[in-house]
Amino acid sequence: METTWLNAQDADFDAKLAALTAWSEERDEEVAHRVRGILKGVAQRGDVALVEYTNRFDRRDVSAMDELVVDQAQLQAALARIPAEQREALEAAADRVRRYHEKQKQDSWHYREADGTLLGQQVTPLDRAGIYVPGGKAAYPSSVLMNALPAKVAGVGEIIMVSPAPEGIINDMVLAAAAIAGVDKLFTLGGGQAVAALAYGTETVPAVDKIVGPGNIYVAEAKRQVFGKVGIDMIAGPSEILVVCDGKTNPDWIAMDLFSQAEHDEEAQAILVSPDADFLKQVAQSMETLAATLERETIIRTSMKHRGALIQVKDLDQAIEIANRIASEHLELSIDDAEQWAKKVRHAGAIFLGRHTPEALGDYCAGPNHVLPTSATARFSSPLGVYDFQKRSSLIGCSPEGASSLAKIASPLARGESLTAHARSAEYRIKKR
Ligand SMILES: NC(=O)c1ccc[n+]([C@@H]2O[C@H](COP(=O)([O-])OP(=O)(O)OC[C@H]3O[C@@H](n4cnc5c(N)ncnc54)[C@H](O)[C@@H]3O)[C@@H](O)[C@H]2O)c1
Ligand SMILES: N[C@H](CO)Cc1c[nH]c[nH+]1
Ligand SMILES: [Zn+2]
Repeated sequence: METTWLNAQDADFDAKLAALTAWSEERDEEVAHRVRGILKGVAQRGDVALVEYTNRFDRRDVSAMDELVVDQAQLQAALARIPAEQREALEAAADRVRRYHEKQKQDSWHYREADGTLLGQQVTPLDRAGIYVPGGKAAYPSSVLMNALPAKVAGVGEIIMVSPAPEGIINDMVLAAAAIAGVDKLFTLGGGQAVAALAYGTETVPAVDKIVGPGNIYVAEAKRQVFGKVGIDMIAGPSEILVVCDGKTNPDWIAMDLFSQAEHDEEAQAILVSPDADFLKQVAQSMETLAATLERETIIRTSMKHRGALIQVKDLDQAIEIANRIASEHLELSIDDAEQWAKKVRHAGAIFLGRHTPEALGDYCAGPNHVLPTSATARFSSPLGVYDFQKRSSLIGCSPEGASSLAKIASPLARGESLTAHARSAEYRIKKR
């Protein structure tokens, strides 16, 4: 299988690795321009523009917005219609994801100072959240759960879901997952127009406070452009996996773990790092044999050719150093003592510990969220979680004594800034002897 072979000992390794993993710098101006036009169209013409763009980009033939609304009865019907095995799997996954996210819930807190002054933080859920579930090239029921359940756990007032239905087809499991997760409203909208509808609101689609969820380049660019009008979770790029293996895992397992991300997208990135040169060759052999057994072979081959790599390193310490540099969305540690090695990982969206933890289990049902920072943004951002749907307000409640003593600190600071009204407002509270 065509892919890039690198050796970390080579003089030009750093430059080659940087070129291979550079994605975030490439912002397509043509896409940005097109998305700007779509956002403006929806902001100015509302539902009419949504119908127009949906017909054009999702190859549909609808004449009014009500044809893009999926009501609760349709969600319940899909839930009743899907095979029992699918329903049970969705429910089991939902239970696990819900249970994991319950742990993330932040509570309000406060403390009182000796003079009676109260200081604290009040945590509140968002009133209304918009979740984008991708649906252009594949359907993602698992992404419905991963986006909606943390919002539900946070106590969000209303969850509005958008997901495209190319040629009018929407997957039953997506609808069933929306029913299980408790989505309040669903519109078959995708791309920049869906993001615009959530950000600005239209006659039919309510404006939300924050938009979360992954999507293609149009979705990512639209989220970037509406940020500020609404909150967003992150700007997600194509899926990534980095596997660090000591050479002792079955090479077929590792080849398939790499493919599990490569099959998402031609632009997805799958990289294997190992100190064992022979093992890298065995995995390459497994990849060649196994690719031919997969429906998405062409996507996998394209992804491995353009963005994949097999990297030989000196030892596992160097492997982890490279993993920290790449800051991958998913990092599999297919090695002995994975828990110990994980302590050295500083940057990764999710860390999969040991040979029996393929990334695919995290995608569907382990419990943690599968919406993760990509393109090295794990250096500064975190998985989607309950905290994305909660916000914090500071609480300050001064007792008369507390106000008097704080005013004595505030007054000279305010006068130092030449803000006399601030100073005098504080000074009114100073107790006269
Ligand atoms: N990070 C995660 O958790 C996660 C989960 C699932 C999927 N993904 C990723 O999300 C992405 C999904 O992409 P997708 O394309 O399948 O679905 P998508 O729903 O993100 O995008 C489809 C929409 O793109 C718009 N579009 C397509 N071509 C256009 C054009 N030429 N001009 C304007 N708009 C256009 C259309 O409106 C269409 O509805 C993939 O990269 C996949 O790997 C990520
Ligand atoms: N691996 C994707 C996130 O990068 C999530 C997903 C959904 N379905 C399968 N996988
Ligand atoms: Zn996946």
